[in-house]
Amino acid sequence: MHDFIHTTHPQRVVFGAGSLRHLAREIDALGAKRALVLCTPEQRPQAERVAASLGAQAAGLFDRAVMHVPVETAREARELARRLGADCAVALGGGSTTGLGKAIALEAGLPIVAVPTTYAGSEMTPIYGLTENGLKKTGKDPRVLPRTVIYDPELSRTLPVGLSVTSGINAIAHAAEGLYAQDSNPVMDLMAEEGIAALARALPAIRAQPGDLAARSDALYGAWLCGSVLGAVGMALHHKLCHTLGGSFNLPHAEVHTVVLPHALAFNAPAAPRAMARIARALGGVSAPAAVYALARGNGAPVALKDIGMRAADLDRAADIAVANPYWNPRPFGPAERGEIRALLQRAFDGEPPA
Ligand SMILES: NC(=O)C1=CN([C@@H]2O[C@H](COP(=O)(O)OP(=O)(O)OC[C@H]3O[C@@H](n4cnc5c(N)ncnc54)[C@H](O)[C@@H]3O)[C@@H](O)[C@H]2O)C=CC1
Ligand SMILES: O=C(O)/C=C\C(=O)CC(=O)O
Repeated sequence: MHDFIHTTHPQRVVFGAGSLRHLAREIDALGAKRALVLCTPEQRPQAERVAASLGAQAAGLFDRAVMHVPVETAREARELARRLGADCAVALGGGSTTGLGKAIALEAGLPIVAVPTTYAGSEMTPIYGLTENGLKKTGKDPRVLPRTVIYDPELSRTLPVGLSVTSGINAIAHAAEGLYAQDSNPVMDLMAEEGIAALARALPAIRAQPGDLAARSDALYGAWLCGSVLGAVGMALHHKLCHTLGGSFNLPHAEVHTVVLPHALAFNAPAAPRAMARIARALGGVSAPAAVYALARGNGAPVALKDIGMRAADLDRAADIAVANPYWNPRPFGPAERGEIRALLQRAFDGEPPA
């Protein structure tokens, strides 16, 4: 019997190869006149082309987006937007750049047009993250939700294969946890399963041919679906572990999601059999944890925390942090389960198949 509450976010999504050409029209549609274009240092050339294409609609460019949005960077970008008289921000890039746009929106109220170039999904969520004095805080606020999202698969063709695979599995993680979320609902479940299936098809095709536009389009479509799930329902053990490892030990975001997901699913499998069956079906496998592990391994992604910068000496502290303030999870984890969480982290550290 169905029994749920679903809130739809007010957002406009423009999807299609070449859809970046609609950027000026979309800025106009927001009633904005001057956009500050945001990017990482690495994506500056791409962002310069975008700013040039906007002509007088571009107020300027800020190219210092970095992972986890340091408050100082957010402050500088906000100040530049004010000085330049910008009345909207265009975030061209992955979750780091979208996150910077969100930090500007949170304080200055500038509407964001997000142009995602990875599969992280931040553009579809009202979730923001900010780092101050080495401590990352996350929160939810409807003001940070990008007003318009332009998904142009042409732009993701330059995303290196390694990051394409791990970022795609970051997206799969949102959908997988969405399927066993406490506040899940039938529509989000459909989107989650479809999103996982699209990414499972696309990632091997991208690995074989990084410039394959149809595969890039499929992956971005999957990212949109999985990001929508992340924005609508609560996340659980897997995201808690990744926030701990990324936030406190500075491990790279997409890689950490890729390594941890099979193990978090194995921990939750006994408590969420229906979700596991849907994840496995979407991945074309029999067991959800094993199918995620095979997807990562088979496409050259890391499967061990020790290979992405984790130190063995920090595993105990990571387990302590993860269980101290747990998220809701279908199989509860807290101080009483500390030993099992520590064992899970050890397997992930060593790169063993999920238990
Ligand atoms: N608030 C939310 O809902 C979410 C937030 N995030 C946050 O996003 C951050 C991670 O975002 P990611 O997208 O994984 O990485 P990212 O945005 O840091 O990008 C990783 C690297 O790839 C480069 N890159 C991105 N797209 C490219 C392309 N098409 N071609 C060539 N290079 C490209 C970037 O310039 C950067 O150097 C984390 O801080 C995470 O916490 C992630 C998911 C959801
Ligand atoms: O872990 C994720 O992929 C999802 C959410 C976040 O990263 C939130 C944030 O820390 O910005």
